Amino acid sequence: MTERVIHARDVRKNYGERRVLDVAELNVYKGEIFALLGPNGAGKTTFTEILEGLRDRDGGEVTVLGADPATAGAAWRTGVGVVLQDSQDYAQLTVREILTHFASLYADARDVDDLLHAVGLHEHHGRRARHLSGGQRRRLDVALGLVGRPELLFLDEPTTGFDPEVRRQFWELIADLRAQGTTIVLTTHYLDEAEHLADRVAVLAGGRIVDIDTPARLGGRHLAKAVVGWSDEEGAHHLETDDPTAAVLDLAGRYGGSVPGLTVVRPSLEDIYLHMIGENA
Ligand SMILES: Nc1ncnc2c1ncn2[C@@H]1O[C@H](COP(=O)(O)OP(=O)(O)OP(=O)(O)O)[C@@H](O)[C@H]1O
Repeated sequence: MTERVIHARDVRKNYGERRVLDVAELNVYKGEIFALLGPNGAGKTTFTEILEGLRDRDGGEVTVLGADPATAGAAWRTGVGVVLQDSQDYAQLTVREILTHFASLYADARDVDDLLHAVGLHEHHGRRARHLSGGQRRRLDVALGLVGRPELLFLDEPTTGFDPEVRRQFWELIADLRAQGTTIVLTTHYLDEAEHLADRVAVLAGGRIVDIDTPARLGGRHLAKAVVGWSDEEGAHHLETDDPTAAVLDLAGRYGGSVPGLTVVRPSLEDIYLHMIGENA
């Protein structure tokens, strides 16, 4: 059976009278990329910070890498890499100096040059952090999350502010880490990022988990009807159907071959997600 890296049950958090988190159950297994989705204020940061041992909870059970993050010690912490939304301030140091410093804190740190290449900062290794662009700085944050070879890596909105090319490179980096056996928990507002990277996603709304599934099946997406579209001299036509193949064959017969302007569309992850959080608003 696959090893469970994270187990959370009945996890609750209140601020004053207000309950902002109430997670019935969530498990993350070794080697998977798990994405946490949800609108602003849904509780993603609160939940991940509880899992990271950075925030207290008001109730429930949490086990991460075999220990309770609320009481786990320094040895446990070396197994967990954390990349927060706001990076730390080390502006005066160069990229290499920062990585070398953090590498010295771990017994089995990643090689600094390997790391510079992995995050695409090797050409900027001598640059001071304050002179990096937003995307470069984010990559430095990710490198810092990886330096101690964590078994489990938390990434909070890692690609915010990345240009499309850098984002693609970053996705490759994350896929490589997974291939090396790292378990990754990713918070993101980009549905395409979740679809591209995640083995499973959880949708959080109002502090509760609405659904957990693969991107292809989330919210019954695989069962949703397809829309077949085409256009002829009378205009555009759309047909909702459970069996788009039959519909297309029928149309091909009707038009005597190719169907003009044919499209077959199933709901995107974004369509499904917006529908789910709309229902749970
Ligand atoms: N320290 C705090 N004191 C009081 N309320 C808080 C505190 N931290 C978070 N909250 C509230 O808890 C709720 C969940 O916040 P959280 O930051 O976990 O959401 P999120 O899903 O990470 O949002 P975002 O996508 O905007 O980062 C919000 O309503 C927020 O206002």
